[in-house]
Amino acid sequence: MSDKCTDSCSTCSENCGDRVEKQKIHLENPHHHSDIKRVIGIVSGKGGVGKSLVTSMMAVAMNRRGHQAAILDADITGPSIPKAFGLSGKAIGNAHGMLPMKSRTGIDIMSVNFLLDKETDPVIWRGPLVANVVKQFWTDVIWTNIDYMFIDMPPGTGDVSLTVFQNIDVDGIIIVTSPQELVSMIVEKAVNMATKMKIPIIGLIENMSYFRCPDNNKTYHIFGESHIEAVAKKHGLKVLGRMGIDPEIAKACDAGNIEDYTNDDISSIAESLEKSFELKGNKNPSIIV
Ligand SMILES: Nc1ncnc2c1ncn2[C@@H]1O[C@H](COP(=O)(O)OP(=O)(O)OP(=O)(O)O)[C@@H](O)[C@H]1O
Repeated sequence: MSDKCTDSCSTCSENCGDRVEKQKIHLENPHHHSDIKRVIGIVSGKGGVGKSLVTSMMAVAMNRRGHQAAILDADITGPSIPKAFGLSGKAIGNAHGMLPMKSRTGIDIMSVNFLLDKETDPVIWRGPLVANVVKQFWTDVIWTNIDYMFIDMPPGTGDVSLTVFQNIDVDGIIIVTSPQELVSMIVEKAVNMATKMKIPIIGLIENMSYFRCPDNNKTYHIFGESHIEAVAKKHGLKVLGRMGIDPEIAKACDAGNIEDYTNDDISSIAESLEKSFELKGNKNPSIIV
């Protein structure tokens, strides 16, 4: 809870994890045949901290828990989600709109890779065009009966992030960090952005937090000791969980088998996320972190 809590979310401008009422801005409607209950943006301060991996694993974990999960891949210039799920080829549509691809276990996924002639084609587009494609993934794609949609945001706070937060009804964001980052500054930037965009922060996930050596079962903090708890406390945020470095993850992603991978870290993060939402009908669930 924020130090400045007034116990009245409707008049408070803070975006702490205890916000129970969303602050509304102008939003685009999703496709009229879509039904999306919760939308979660996965953000990071910089590239390479494992944001796409966390997005994929969260979707897999929520799907395993019996929720229909979806991924909107807004990381247009560096889309790695299709590869992790072993998906390629072109997205198809029907008379009403475009359809997401189904993964092996039934996760709905839309990515720019499904629109390119070859998945190795580079996306050399200016910011506004990229942002528009992301907007169309929301307005023109038919997302059916989605319980949890995860948006893999591009790193940082550029055009695309702005478009997502201005146009899509995001229920909250999860910030992915790694120990070697300037965590305090990165989290502060993300908190400031979320405050400006009036979007609640569900919590923080620290990726690459530790490495457990399979030879001696000892834990090593390869990127240094974690400061995530102190940073979270400073901003009144919740730490949803930590994920260790596991070479099996990279192997599973490279082989397109992310759906076969699981570990205790991600299961407990998924449980935490599930508890963070109190379902109040289809839209506007309260976040009760
Ligand atoms: N906990 C982990 N253990 C092992 N490998 C990991 C872990 N987290 C991420 N990786 C690997 O690190 C690489 C970068 O991860 P990922 O693509 O998810 O980062 P990202 O933050 O989304 O990057 P970008 O924002 O540039 O797209 C990938 O090869 C991924 O498999």
